[in-house]
Amino acid sequence: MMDWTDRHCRKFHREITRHTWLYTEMVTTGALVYGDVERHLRFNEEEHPVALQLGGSDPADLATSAKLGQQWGYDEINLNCGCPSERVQKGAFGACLMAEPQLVADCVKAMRDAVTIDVTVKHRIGIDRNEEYGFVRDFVGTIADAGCTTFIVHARNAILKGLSPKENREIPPLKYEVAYQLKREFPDLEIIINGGIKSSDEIALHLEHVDGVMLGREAYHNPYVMAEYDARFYGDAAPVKTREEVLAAMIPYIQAQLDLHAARGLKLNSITRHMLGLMAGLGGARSFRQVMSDPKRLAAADPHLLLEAAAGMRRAG
Ligand SMILES: Cc1cc2nc3c(=O)[nH]c(=O)nc-3n(C[C@H](O)[C@H](O)[C@H](O)COP(=O)(O)O)c2cc1C
Repeated sequence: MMDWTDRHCRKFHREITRHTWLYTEMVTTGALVYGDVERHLRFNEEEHPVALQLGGSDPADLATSAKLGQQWGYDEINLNCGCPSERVQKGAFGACLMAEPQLVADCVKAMRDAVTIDVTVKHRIGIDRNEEYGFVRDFVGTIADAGCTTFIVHARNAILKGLSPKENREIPPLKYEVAYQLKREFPDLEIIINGGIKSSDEIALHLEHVDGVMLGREAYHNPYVMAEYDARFYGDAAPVKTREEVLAAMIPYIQAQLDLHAARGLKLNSITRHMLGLMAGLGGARSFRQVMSDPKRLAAADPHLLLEAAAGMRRAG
């Protein structure tokens, strides 16, 4: 998720769950072909399994970018066909690509020819007012013919004109049944469902119909929901870290990042901002957030702020 799931956020999430796949923010092919590759692709070894999401619509640029992704060690390349923002539409990629399944198939083929890791596609169930199931079925079918076997289905339409990206995540109705129908129609494909899913019980219900579930906002705002995934969905009963252990594990990481990158402008807040939801739902969560986002404490750039925030929370809670 743009501006959210950067490498610091992913490192933090990995302290909560060992097995859940993590996805980068969308990185455009322009940023990789003409920009600072290291800035966009650098990640922490511990983040695996981690997928690089690309935005673009030129098969050659996507092939170059996918190859870079593989060279940098990503485990999967995902193509964004779901983002409705005006900026992305101007670049003629994101959700508007759903109107051009053959082009997406060409893009997927070019990427698959360039890498040995999986190439997957994230998309909506339709664009604008087109509610016909046949539209998404043909989209998936055409791209599957180009060799893509995994589809992440954000189960609502994207409205390309008139709705902001935020509204496009809230207003078009969710239709999980469409993703289920895709799975029934293409049983050999891996269908991952996304959109509005929060609890582990909801995830378990979806898994009766599809192969996987992707969470966006809930994982960000309430990351400790992921703590039970390893045991419940990946069969790994190893003990999970408590919230305080997660904080303690982040301290040396934050210190090392500050030592390495403070001169280039990395601020404590660039990392801690992703952690504000760790205590969501607990008494004292507000006090935790307050200490964690206190400008004076942040300016001191001391990662022990994390423990101070947790201790303050115990007092408040
Ligand atoms: C701040 C923000 C940024 C997002 N950026 C991306 C992105 O870069 N690529 C993408 O495929 N989806 C992006 N999304 C959409 C989410 O991945 C997800 O599809 C959507 O929020 C619905 O799932 P949810 O209800 O679990 O959040 C973004 C969502 C948010 C809130």
